[in-house]
Amino acid sequence: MNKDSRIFIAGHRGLVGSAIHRELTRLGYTHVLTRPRAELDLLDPEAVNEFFATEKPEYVFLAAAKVGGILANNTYPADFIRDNLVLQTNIIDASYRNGVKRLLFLGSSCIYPKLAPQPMPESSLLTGPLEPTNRPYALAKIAGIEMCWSYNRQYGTRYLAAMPTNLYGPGDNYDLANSHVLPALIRKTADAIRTGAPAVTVWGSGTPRRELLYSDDLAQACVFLMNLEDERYNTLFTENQAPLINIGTGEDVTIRELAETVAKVLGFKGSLEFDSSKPDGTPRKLMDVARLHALGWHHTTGLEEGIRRTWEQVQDRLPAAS
Ligand SMILES: NC(=O)C1=CN([C@@H]2O[C@H](COP(=O)(O)OP(=O)(O)OC[C@H]3O[C@@H](n4cnc5c(N)ncnc54)[C@H](OP(=O)(O)O)[C@@H]3O)[C@@H](O)[C@H]2O)C=CC1
Ligand SMILES: C[C@H]1O[C@H](OP(=O)(O)OP(=O)(O)OC[C@H]2O[C@@H](n3cnc4c(=O)[nH]c(N)nc43)[C@H](O)[C@@H]2O)[C@@H](O)[C@@H](O)C1=O
Repeated sequence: MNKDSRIFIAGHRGLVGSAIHRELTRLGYTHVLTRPRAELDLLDPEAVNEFFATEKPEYVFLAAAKVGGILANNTYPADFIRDNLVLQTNIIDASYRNGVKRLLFLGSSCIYPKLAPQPMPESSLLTGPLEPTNRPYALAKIAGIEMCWSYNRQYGTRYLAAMPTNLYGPGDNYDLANSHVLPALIRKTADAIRTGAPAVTVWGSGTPRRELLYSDDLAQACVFLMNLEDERYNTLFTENQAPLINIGTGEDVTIRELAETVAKVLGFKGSLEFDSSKPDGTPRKLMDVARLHALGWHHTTGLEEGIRRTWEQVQDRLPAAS
């Protein structure tokens, strides 16, 4: 990308999109295109086509999606499969029709089978059954990967699908019912401190393992991939392999360890309780990040440091404890 390239961030108000926006601004990109949902509903194919035809973006970060934690996915499966299929189809197709040079489609580590080998290489895609709590969302994401691959094969595009591990950061969703585990634990722990509650309730058994990446690190990886020179970028597109790359740290922790780390950073001295009525989900989903490392990108923010930075930025903005 040149500093004056026309770059569209779909989903620029979200956790990932806002981090990509910050990173592009920090690096001095001057022509970043954004539209709030009220002005451009990405579920509307005609509106999306018109936007692309008018603005002619050259590069697209597809960071808009229907996103949520384990309970949201399990409660609203129809919304998750429908909205994601429609939204990503609209953007990928409009990108092709309007000559977008590079598109980065963001998927998720939940595309891999529930019992994939650990760490999970890109080649484990479609090698086994998916985790039921997020199967509709995962299938929409798998369809997005296949769509990038199909357009590349049929139309000669070079659209890449990046699969981030679980993410967190300051622009996250802190709603207790619909959020992912880390923002939920930060809010619950903050609430316990404010109200003097003796314990924080953690969903499930605490034994599942998760790998967590700070949103600013992910944004750096996305911009790094978008900016790869042709010679290295083209190595990601071979006839027999989906155009897929994992983004993560290569390190994971148990949910119990995660809750303990949040307690340490926030200074909570009470105990943890485990609510076995809530689902555990996938037992483990550690990314194999060898492909990304071979290209030269590594994460820089450790888990404790990332939680500390997140906490510093959100502590005054969390809703009052109920
Ligand atoms: N968060 C995580 O842990 C992970 C996320 N990912 C992937 O990263 C990507 C971004 O996720 P994340 O930033 O966390 O999600 P967020 O929910 O924080 O952001 C999603 C963005 O998409 C926008 N959006 C959704 N639907 C529409 C629509 N119909 N029209 C216009 N805009 C819309 C939202 O707009 P609005 O602000 O108006 O709601 C929001 O800005 C997704 O593809 C997700 O699958 C992958 C792995 C883990
Ligand atoms: C990114 C990824 O995110 C989702 O998958 P997930 O990793 O299973 O989601 P999660 O972050 O919500 O939970 C991780 C683990 O943590 C436990 N857990 C404890 N206490 C809380 C808690 O308070 N809230 C939540 N949400 N989880 C909790 C929870 O029970 C589970 O064992 C997918 O839907 C899919 O959309 C996807 O791609």
